[in-house]
Amino acid sequence: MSEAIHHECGLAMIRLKKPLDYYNKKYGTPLHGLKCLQLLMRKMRNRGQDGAGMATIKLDHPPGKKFISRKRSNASNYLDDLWAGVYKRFDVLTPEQLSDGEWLKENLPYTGEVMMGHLRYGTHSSNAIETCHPFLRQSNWKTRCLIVAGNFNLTNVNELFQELVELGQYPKEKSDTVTVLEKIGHFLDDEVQRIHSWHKPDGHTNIEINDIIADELDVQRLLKRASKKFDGGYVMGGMIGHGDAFVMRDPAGIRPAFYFEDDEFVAVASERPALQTVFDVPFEAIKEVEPGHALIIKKSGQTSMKPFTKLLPRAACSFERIYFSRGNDRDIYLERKELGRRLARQVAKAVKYDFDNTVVSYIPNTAETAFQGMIEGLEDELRWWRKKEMKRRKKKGKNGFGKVLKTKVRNEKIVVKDGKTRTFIADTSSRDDMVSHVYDVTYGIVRDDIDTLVLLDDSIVRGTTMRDSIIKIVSRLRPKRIIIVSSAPQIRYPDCYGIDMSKMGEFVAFKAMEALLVEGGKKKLIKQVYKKAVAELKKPDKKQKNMVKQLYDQLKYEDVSKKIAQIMTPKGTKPKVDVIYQTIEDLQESCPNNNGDWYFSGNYPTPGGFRVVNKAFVNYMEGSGERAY
Ligand SMILES: O=P(O)(O)OC[C@H]1O[C@H](OP(=O)(O)OP(=O)(O)O)[C@H](O)[C@@H]1O
Ligand SMILES: NC(=O)CC[C@H](N)C(=O)O
Repeated sequence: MSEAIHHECGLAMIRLKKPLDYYNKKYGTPLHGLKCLQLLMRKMRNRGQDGAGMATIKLDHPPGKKFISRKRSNASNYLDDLWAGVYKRFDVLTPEQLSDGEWLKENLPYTGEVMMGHLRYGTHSSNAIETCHPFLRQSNWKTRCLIVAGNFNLTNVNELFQELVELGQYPKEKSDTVTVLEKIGHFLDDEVQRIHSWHKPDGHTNIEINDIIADELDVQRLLKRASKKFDGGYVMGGMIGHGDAFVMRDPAGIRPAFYFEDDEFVAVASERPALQTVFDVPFEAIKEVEPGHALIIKKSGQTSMKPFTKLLPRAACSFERIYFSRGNDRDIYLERKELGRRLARQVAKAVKYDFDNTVVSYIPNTAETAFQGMIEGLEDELRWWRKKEMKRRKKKGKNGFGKVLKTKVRNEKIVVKDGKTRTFIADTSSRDDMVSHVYDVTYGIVRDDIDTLVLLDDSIVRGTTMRDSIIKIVSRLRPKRIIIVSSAPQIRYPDCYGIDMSKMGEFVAFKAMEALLVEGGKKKLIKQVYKKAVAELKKPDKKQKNMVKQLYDQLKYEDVSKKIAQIMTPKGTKPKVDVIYQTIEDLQESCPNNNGDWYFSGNYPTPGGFRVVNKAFVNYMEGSGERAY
């Protein structure tokens, strides 16, 4: 592999509505809020392997004292390292000091009422400590200080960066987060200045005006102005020096964000169960930050959900449901099960209902829930088959009912994963090695040259996991046949809204499509489509269409699956390998509320996506290793 595929970030924000001493009385420590933030981040550990960071703001802190504290870590044990750093200065305190909220706020960092945490999978820029969020824009004016962290990917960072330069700014780096920070920061300065100029003639002192600005700052207006040109998937969290905070979500709802509020906390997180566990609140108490809206928390503690941009048709990322998020969200759990259940009939048909000689299993970890659903679906298929088989036997005057009734779905744990890391996001150099050693098998269950082994995985992207690891090691069990089942449809097109999968030639589905067209004598067509894509790129984003679709349209879905099976089968593999994919229709039925499926369907939710797919194809055809956006 030449390029690492990156994916999701996790965002958490907490606003304490009471003074720190309140939490001491009720929960036994004034640091309760901080502990909740730590726990929220731990619960969303799946969303970032590159690093983590947190920041806090103290409300109404006197001048001359630090009111913003930030800590970041990109150590290999970044979460432990981060929090060890945060708590370092608390370890030496007396029990009396540790239970005095007022004293802690006055004397120690990280004891603010507004706080934000972030887990990073980098999609842009390097994996350095400097690229870990939150990012800080400091000023001597409280109301102009800005802290930003996000789960986001924009398709037009270059354009946004250029705009900053044209405004006369000299951003110190070209990272996407700095670009967003500076963009919001620019309008924050402007809004603050506007309120200042408005009130100054009334004879207020500058100190008085500070409070007026804090009061009157219109965060909705600020975000409206700052985000006008954003094209992408984003959930951005922001904290402003005096204590206002916001979490804004893209207009198609691509990236997820949830929140809850009571009289003690306002808390936001990328995943719902993290909030449920940390604050012990039921499913119903948690709401989504609405697409195209910002949850705005004013310094006063007052919250509102305000639109900041024109809505787009909802296209919440379906990959969140299939793979990214932890599966302990009630809805995601049920959706994953449904994805598995819907594959059962295809599997039963592929093994010709020969349950006696079929072992079914899954690739840990994410596919486990879909596997539960597939088993339930197979149990239904088995019941149907039993009825039919009994009828058939009766009709022919045959016996053997006992055997039919005894037939079971042979559900076994065949593949084990050593270690908990997610290999999908590891960087390229370490991934190949990781993938080939991370899995092992259970010996002695699959009968040599008799059993068909069915293995469910959540997704096949590059096919590396299958080719370099799974198929090789399960072949040692000597199954007669291997059937790989994917709970996600074929991944055909690049993503640019969360995961950074922009190199088209790396998708095993793309490789299969290209091979089939070449074999079918349609090489010319590929060249023609390349020319069309080049022409398309000259149009504005809004006018572009996905040219690559025409290539896939030449082929049947099942034929692409067959070719993928061939590509993923290492040379010399004895058992026959087949692949069964989820259909897009079944995906949509399973996850009705998360209908963003551009990587499968090529239907992008924002104009920038169409440019990215055309550019990714052109890059591939020209042998360029350049990013597609
Ligand atoms: O086709 P590929 O490009 O190789 O990628 C797909 C694989 O990567 C993921 O595993 P990962 O180890 O990240 O996570 P998991 O333990 O959560 O399943 C996913 O579950 C697939 O197994
Ligand atoms: N996965 C993400 O959301 C990454 C956020 C941001 N694009 C970064 O690279 O840091």
